[in-house]
Amino acid sequence: MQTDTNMCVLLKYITWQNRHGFAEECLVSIKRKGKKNPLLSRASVLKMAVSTDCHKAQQDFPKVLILKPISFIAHVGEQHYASNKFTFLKAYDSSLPLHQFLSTHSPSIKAILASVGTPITADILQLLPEVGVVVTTSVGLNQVDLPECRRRGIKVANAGSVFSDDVADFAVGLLIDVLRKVSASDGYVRKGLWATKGDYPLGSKLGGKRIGIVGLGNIGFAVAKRLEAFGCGISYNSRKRKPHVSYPFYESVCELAANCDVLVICCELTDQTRHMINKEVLSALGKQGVIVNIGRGAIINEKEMVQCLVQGEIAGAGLDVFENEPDVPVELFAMDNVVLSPHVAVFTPESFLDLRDLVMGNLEAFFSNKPLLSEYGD
Ligand SMILES: O=CC(=O)O
Repeated sequence: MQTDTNMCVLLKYITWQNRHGFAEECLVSIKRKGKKNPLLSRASVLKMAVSTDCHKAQQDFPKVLILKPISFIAHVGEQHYASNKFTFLKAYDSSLPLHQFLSTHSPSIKAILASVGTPITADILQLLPEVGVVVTTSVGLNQVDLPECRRRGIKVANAGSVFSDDVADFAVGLLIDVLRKVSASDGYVRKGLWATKGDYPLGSKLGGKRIGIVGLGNIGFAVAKRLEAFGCGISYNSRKRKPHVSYPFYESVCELAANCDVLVICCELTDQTRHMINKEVLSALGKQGVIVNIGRGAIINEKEMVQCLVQGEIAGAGLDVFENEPDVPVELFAMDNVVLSPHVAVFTPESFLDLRDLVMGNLEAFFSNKPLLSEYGD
């Protein structure tokens, strides 16, 4: 009885679909699913048919290429990434070799959505002549060949300021942890050492510390505001002096280090900033100095930093990013004056929701010929 009703609904739907030219796919899909469960409800038959219909219509949308899985999409739920202007095309779901996959789909690929671990190289862009925009889920753009995008007239949009507050909170958290030995003393208590060895060595006060911000963009500024509220003195180094900022500016990062107790690395990774924090800068920071990095690992010469930590030439480090992630220099594991985290400073479920709105907003804007919401400009 139920099956008869289903068939009746199905036939009506298929007759209607015939006029729209999608009948064949509906029939195949519904037959397949109906066989598995002959007692399908009317609602689910209709839902199936409609989704088949939508699927066909979506096949005609321009494509946004995703090369590698993007974790935050899974976090928020794929259902929140639907648009009537474009559809996503996942290279990693295909069994074709990447090169072949891209050549097959290149005429319909108009945009790329990339995350922090997805290099968008000149070789990839060369295979995709129709691409007009690269939207990234990261603030940093070191994974994107920006000169090549510029040369090809491809627009680039990043995560703008959606992460600034969260990453600034995390930077302050790392600094407090290093100075006050939060993680280290937690380990001490958990291992039962409090009872056997007595009190744990005291940490150092945050208030009054001289903080050097390297890179005073959105994130650097959010870190500075927070640390000012803790009673710290702020100065900074940036590509250029910021005209409306009253914090002391140092043109040389070495000079900044020599005049600070703490360096917080908030700048982008570029050819100019790669290994900018080297032995010379760390020595200028000095034996009581602490470094916090929430930018990119390669801004610091990691080998030289590890050496300085081993030899006691700086006092400690709070590190969310590393040169060869997810590899972390093993020497750091044994140091209780170093706090480590796995490149998570920007992520909270709340920031993922803001990021979804921004990503979808940027793509919708591109496909509507409107200005991007967070276009990257040099
Ligand atoms: O590191 C994360 C980002 O750049 O967004």
